[in-house]
Amino acid sequence: MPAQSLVFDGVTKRFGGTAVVDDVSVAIEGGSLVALVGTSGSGKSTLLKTINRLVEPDAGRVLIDGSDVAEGPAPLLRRGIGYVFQGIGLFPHLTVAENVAIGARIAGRDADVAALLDLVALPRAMADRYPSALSGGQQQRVGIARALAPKPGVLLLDEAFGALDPVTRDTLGQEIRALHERLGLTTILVTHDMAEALLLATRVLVMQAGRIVGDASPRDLANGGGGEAAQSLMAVPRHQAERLRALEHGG
Ligand SMILES: Nc1ncnc2c1ncn2[C@@H]1O[C@H](COP(=O)(O)OP(=O)(O)OP(=O)(O)O)[C@@H](O)[C@H]1O
Repeated sequence: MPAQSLVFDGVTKRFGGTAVVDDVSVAIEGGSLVALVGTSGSGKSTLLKTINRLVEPDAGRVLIDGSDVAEGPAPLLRRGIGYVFQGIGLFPHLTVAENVAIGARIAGRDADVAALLDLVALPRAMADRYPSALSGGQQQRVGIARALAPKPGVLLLDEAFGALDPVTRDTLGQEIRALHERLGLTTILVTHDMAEALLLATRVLVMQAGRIVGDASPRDLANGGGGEAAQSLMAVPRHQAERLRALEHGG
């Protein structure tokens, strides 16, 4: 099955009179790995949640493969959309295997837990452990396995690696990219971290005050493109790279 396209068509969401997402229109090709970046409060999570209807827009539509997500029951929609967020919310009284299979079980189906653990590089022997006996990175892998269990076409990651140490974060990021490619997903990744966006995504959208103010490839961004807001976010990774280079040269 070809990867699913995603369209935001004039999407607006207001909270208390403020447009937190303000008339966003953008088309995302199936198979893209899009990073949504921007300063805190710019509306990234709110926009992301209009895809799986955790947020219902006040105006506009979201289309997956041309179908309006507002049509039909939200639980059915969510079965086709993997969702991973920071502090993944595993059920503490369920084992790893039960956590991974919960979505499928609610839908009246079985999940191939062993295959899913393999997919996210967790030893099968962990299936019977409880979340409290796992590291943060391992818990996040369980969350990813759970999100992938219903074989979604779209994967949403909301600061999914936020609470992890940089090495685990980097490893999981690379693994998500590999899974994205292998499973033919359309993936949207919300992140504060411009370096992460540049290294993982095929396209970077920059949000500011509810609007998309930058839309560029990582290569364009690295070469100074994407507009002013994007370049101000580029300052951090650029500065870090310069300082590392200076260290290498004994500075
Ligand atoms: N349910 C809500 N009720 C009222 N205001 C909300 C609600 N959800 C979000 N907001 C406000 O909307 C704005 C955008 O929030 P959002 O979480 O989308 O931003 P963000 O870019 O993802 O931020 P961060 O990077 O800090 O997570 C913020 O000012 C937030 O306080």
